[in-house]
Amino acid sequence: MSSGPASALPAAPQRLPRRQGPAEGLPLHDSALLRRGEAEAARALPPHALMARAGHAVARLGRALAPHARQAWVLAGAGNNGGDGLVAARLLRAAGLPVSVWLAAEPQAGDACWALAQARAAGLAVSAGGPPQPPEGLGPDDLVIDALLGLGLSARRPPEGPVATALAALEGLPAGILAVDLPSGLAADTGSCAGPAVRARWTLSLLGLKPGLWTAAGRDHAGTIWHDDLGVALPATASTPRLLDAPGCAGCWPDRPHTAHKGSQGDLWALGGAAGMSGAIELAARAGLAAGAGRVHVLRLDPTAAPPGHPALMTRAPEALRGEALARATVVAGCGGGAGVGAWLPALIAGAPRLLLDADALNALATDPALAQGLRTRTAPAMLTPHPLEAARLLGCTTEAVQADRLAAARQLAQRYGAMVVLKGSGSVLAAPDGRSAINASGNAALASGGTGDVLAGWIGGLWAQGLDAWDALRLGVWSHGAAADAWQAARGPGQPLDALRLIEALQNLPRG
Ligand SMILES: NC(=O)C1=CN([C@@H]2O[C@H](COP(=O)(O)OP(=O)(O)OC[C@H]3O[C@@H](n4cnc5c(N)ncnc54)[C@H](O)[C@@H]3O)[C@@H](O)[C@H]2O)[C@@H](O)CC1
Ligand SMILES: Nc1ncnc2c1ncn2[C@@H]1O[C@H](COP(=O)(O)OP(=O)(O)O)[C@@H](O)[C@H]1O
Ligand SMILES: [K+]
Repeated sequence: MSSGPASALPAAPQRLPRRQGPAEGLPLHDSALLRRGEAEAARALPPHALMARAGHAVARLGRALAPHARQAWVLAGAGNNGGDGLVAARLLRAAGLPVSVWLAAEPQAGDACWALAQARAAGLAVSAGGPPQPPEGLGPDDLVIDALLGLGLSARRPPEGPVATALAALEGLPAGILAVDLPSGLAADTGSCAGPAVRARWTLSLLGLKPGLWTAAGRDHAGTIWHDDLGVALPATASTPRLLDAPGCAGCWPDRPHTAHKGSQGDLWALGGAAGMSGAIELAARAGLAAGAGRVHVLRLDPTAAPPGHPALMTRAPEALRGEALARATVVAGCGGGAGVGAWLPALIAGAPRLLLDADALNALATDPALAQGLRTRTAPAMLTPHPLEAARLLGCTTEAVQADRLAAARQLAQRYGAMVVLKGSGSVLAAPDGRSAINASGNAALASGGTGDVLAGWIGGLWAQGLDAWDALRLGVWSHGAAADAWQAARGPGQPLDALRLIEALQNLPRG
């Protein structure tokens, strides 16, 4: 027998210790809190210090983003947003960049007066009030700074006067626009625009991040979002909305120990698929399987439909979901459910330990007060995944009202129905009855195709079935659904739609961890 060194056996893979719970995500601050934070910080600092910091931050970022700029054009309003722009203009000029400044009107008070006086004292030519004319030769490498309106945009009042003229002048410029604090015309708290608003290539959010940058029209107007806290720590509580992004979700993926078996990874039951709509529930079921649920059952409301196209899916009659099966089930109900799905909901609301209602189940909920009452009195967690029209039906208002304040609408739904909510669309908003809320940073318009919402419902259900906490399953499901679309877009370039089946593939390809 050989006495040589024993050859090493392949080491058993070591299980990494379970990561700590997920980070909460960056806080998103509303304008009232930002104003309080700003006032408190200003009291503790020398005069004009915050505006000086803001102007420095803008100038530094502008230089970094447009390193080949031969000139900069700064458009400033009469408030403190304009003041930040004036400080940046002075600093960029001092750094050797030719700068032209257009001012909407002379500031009347406060830090902005100081910034204007400093700019003029430094020899900066500031034209006030005339028509905004882009400087001659402004080219694609040059820098435009939008400092017209920030937090001071009066709610629901469209930009008017010289500011509105300047917004028109900013349209179609060849140079990239860096928005100071917010793209002018975008509402900080909601991401809605009452009128025209700047489409920036970059936005530097000052002090805190604003919810409106991430949802509704925010993403289309803000471009790439940067943040400088100006050295001020703003308070955040359990009810401060959070940004839902990769670091916040990394610790949420379900465990899959070596000893896992189909019985340990959860049973998902997908109810829906009325006549002509069997595809919707199959998409949800396939997504649940892709998420890793141990067993996935399809309960189709149309008994005559052809069997599902995926051999791992088990077809059952809706009556099969009762007793012990129901007591263990994670149920996703409503995808393609038609009007008939409502009849099955009382039993599910009463008996399913984990219940997600989507699509026609939400429409049934909106019209049947008894279902709503059942949901409110239920103690086990439930989830609702409405798109804006379904949310409007649930709230008894218009889609426009929902979209005008998506965060408020999601929170109201969570309170009214005692359920966790995802209000879908650009910057999906999550809300829980206990006051937690979040805005999803992932996802893109490739998802604007039929069936991607069915995939979301099944994907969340499949994750939840594996034993995740409800809020974590919701957060991880929404974020990863968007991240898969982002990965798809990164590989193919913008503008390509992503159909629901390929979305499931993209979700399977998404690295977990
Ligand atoms: N004071 C400071 O030290 C700091 C100020 N900051 C900046 O200050 C901004 C907030 O400043 P303000 O409160 O002065 O507000 P803004 O400068 O955002 O807006 C106020 C100005 O806009 C005009 N305006 C409002 N609605 C309009 C409309 N619909 N059409 C046309 N004009 C309209 C007002 O008449 C006023 O002149 C923040 O966004 C941020 O950029 C931050 O940088 C933090 C530090
Ligand atoms: N422009 C967009 N940006 C980000 N996500 C989007 C966008 N458009 C659609 N989505 C996402 O795609 C899904 C569409 O869901 P839904 O409207 O219910 O579609 P369907 O009912 O056809 O399945 C949601 O998750 C939504 O958030
Ligand atoms: K601005």
